[in-house]
Amino acid sequence: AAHAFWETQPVTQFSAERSAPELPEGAIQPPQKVEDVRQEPYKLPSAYEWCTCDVNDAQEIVEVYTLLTNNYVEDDDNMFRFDYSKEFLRWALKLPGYTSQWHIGVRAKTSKKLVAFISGVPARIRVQSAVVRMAEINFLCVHKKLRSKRLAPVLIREITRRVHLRDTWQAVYTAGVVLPKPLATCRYWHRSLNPKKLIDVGFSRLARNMTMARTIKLYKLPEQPLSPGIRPMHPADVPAVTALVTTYLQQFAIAPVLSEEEIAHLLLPAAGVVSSYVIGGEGGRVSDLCSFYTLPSSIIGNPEHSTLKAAYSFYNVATSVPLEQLMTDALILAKQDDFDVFNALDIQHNEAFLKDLKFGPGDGFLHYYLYNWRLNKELQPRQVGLVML
Ligand SMILES: COc1cccc(CC(=N)NC(=O)c2cccnc2OC2CCNCC2)c1
Repeated sequence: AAHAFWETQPVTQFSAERSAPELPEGAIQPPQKVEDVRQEPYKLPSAYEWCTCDVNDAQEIVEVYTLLTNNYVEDDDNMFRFDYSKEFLRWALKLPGYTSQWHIGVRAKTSKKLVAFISGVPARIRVQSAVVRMAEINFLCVHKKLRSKRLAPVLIREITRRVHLRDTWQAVYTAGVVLPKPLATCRYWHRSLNPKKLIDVGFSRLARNMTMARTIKLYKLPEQPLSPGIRPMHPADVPAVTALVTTYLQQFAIAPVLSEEEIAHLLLPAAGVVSSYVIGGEGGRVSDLCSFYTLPSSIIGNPEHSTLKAAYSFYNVATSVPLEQLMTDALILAKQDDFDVFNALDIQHNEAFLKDLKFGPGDGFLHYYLYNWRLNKELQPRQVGLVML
């Protein structure tokens, strides 16, 4: 039944031969006229109703937080579940140009309980040489008690309809599952910062030939960053950081096109949400940037520890120091901020430092997908410049 849904969507099908040159790259379906887009919401099972979640409303953001923290993505062994904070969700959903029409909830008609959610935010994404206005789709979540009611396809059709109503015909999304048809398949890697806790909670295992003392020593980091002058990014850095990131992202086959406003929103430090550090160059220029976002995970059923504090590599540009040194500073700064682990995908230039900085491979993959855009060749992870939250 799952394939039946994706076989009806404008995505590259598994059956399609990528090598077939006759299919042109680009939009799979031409855009419709906005006035021809279906006006009425898709039909839900009779006990449920659509709602729009107002992320500025203190109560509604709590409802979205509660749904996700109890029902969103878990690791393959169901030991950890993402625990996006309320502040993080507000930040991720209120990107410049956002609309609450793309923050879609499903409520039980009687109890009014939020039982499902899906979101989109506007983004300009360059795919090779084409800059395409897209929706970044994220946080698709159906309450555990309502799984296999085929709600997810209805949520996907509904957000597609609402994205079409705003004259937007492409989307980008990631998933840990294989769907038709990955644009890129990335591996995730973890760098221990607090190895004792990671082993206590079962995230990591003590190597057979290592003691705990030896393991703690192995992952020990300097107290202070190595790069002279590295400091938190602040508002006056936004123009220079925008220039640095824009130049850096040119080299990737898929990357966001970010305005100063978007750079400010995405990268200016926000406690418990995003951390960014810069090294200043001459005349107010910025020569280097490292950044990571805060995404804790609930530790399912562990009495001693309830939360794994994880940092996720975001955008990192090294032009005046070696990338390994910059990322070592990111690890040092994350450790100073009491993170337990630093996570990264093998995208951007990350392969160059993962092994040397003692990252270990994770047990799963993160697949990138485009909606209504065909590329004849799957991308290598190093060709991906876009980081999804
Ligand atoms: C450690 O707690 C976890 C809780 C839930 C799932 C996973 C494994 C996993 N699926 N990890 C990732 O997807 C991942 C690993 C490294 C970097 N970014 C990632 O995903 C990001 C980007 C996609 N949206 C989720 C966060 C781990």
